Amino acid sequence: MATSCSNFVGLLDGKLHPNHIDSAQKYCERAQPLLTLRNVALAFLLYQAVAFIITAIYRITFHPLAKFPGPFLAKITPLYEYYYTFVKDGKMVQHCMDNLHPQYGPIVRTMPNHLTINDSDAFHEVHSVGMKYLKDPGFYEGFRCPDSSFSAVDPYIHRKVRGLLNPMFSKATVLKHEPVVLEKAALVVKRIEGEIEKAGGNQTLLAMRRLIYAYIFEIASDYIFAGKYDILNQPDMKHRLLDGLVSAVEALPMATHLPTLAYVLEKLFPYPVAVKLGLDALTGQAELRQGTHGEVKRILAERESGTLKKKTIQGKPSVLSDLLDKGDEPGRVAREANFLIGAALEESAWTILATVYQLAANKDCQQRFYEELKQLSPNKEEYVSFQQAESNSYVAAVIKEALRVTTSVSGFLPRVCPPEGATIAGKHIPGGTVLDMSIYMVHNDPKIFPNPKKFDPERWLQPNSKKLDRYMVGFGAGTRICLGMQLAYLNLYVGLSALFRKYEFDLTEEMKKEGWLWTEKMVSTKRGLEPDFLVKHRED
Ligand code: HEM
Repeated sequence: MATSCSNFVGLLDGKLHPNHIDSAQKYCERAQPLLTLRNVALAFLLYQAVAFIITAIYRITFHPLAKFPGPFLAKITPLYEYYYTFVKDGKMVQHCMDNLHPQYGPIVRTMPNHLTINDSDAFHEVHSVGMKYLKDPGFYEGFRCPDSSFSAVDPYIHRKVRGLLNPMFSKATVLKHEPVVLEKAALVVKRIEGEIEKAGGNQTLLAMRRLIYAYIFEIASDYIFAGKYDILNQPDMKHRLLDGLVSAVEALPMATHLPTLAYVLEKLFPYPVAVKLGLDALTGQAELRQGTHGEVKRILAERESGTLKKKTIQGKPSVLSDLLDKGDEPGRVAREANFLIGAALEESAWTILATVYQLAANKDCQQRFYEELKQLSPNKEEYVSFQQAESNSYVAAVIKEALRVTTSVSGFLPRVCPPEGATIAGKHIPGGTVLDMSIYMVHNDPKIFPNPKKFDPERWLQPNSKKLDRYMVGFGAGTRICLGMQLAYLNLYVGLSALFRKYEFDLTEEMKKEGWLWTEKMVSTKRGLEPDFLVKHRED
């Protein structure tokens, strides 16, 4: 720059008044280089602002979704949804139900390329059997595992993986596991007895969260990798893999909404740093991965050394060893295990805890539930079997109502409209649009479930109740319906029957005041008070 300035002065030399030369020299001294960091940043911001304005104008004028109603900000930027997801801690679905759909109707533009659809029949159109509406890559690829049953977007990969897994989760296979589930339920009861004894009377205040997570974790880990953790027999019921799973849930919105940022954070804060800084959501994911990879390594090593006990205690192969037997690649098997154990744990544990709350808050239902269980198992010391419980219409109605009211997977499950477009809820939707629909919305549709917030098992026992079954979509629907549904039913029927046959549950005064606070992280997650309940023995 100094050279160019002296050239500039030199060029003018002799043609200008000395004063001009002087001021030109001063100008050159003051002049800043053009390519400073500040200028580059300004230019970048300017570029971003102009690009944003042009994109925003396009989104509200010529974009294929321009004519769909919705809040102005939501039409021009995804920040609108991010606000409810991140700043408001998982309140987008609730916001749509309470405010957007009443104001704009059943189809609302909630992001530039997303429509939220609140129409219970349309749910089945979109979540149907076949390959028409595929999982949205923008959301599911955030899990960074394109070859797992849960997050595979490519329908051919998904079909192949489900083909391998389906037989391992059929009702007949799952039922072989019932003795394990009954054994774990008995351990839960033993711990409750211990707590009541410690309290020195007939009742106690029971912290249930860890107990129920440990119950499900033991069942699922036994089923998936024949893991023997024995957490229910340990004083603190802690295990790294279990704790990792629980914390990893908090990272779901970041992974699904801002996958690049999630990736960058993971790289910026590798495991040891994340542990030091107490970043539970990041350490949780790492611990989950380490844990499942460790299980696959163990199974492979046992296979090589010929020490693999191919069967778990009940003569049932574990899912992972079965997959390896079928020639599945070990790396993929480990990734699959992450999803299987994650999906099995969070949803089942949530459903049991939230159902205990509902039954404790609705004492009439709890009493009838207990009486039915007593009929099935007159001897208090014996456990109600899955088949007994399932064939009792009131017990089955409690489980259905529990799955409806507590809705474990409450967030949006985005699907992509096929390229040719489709007619949904009476409107033509352009191809490529992302369709956000939520099970929570179907379960709380007052046209189908009048007074939807009420926990009312009787609604499933009316002469015309059969038609309601179509709208109990707690496990999703269509081709991507939950793989572990039968295992979940087994856990729920056996677990809840064991608890309510033997004990009466009540809410604490604090819980009565606060109610059941929760939020949505794709899956429902507890907020507010811990799920602690007053528990006392049933007389007989
Ligand atoms: C009460 C318990 C459970 C509930 C409410 C539940 C609910 C759901 C829902 C709604 C979906 C669809 C998600 C989507 O469309 O993105 C799903 C998928 C899935 N669930 Fe479950 N689930 C439960 C238990 C389990 C268990 C015990 C397993 C066992 C391993 C499991 C494994 C899976 C898998 C692998 C998928 C992906 C299926 C696919 O896309 O093909 N779930 N679950």
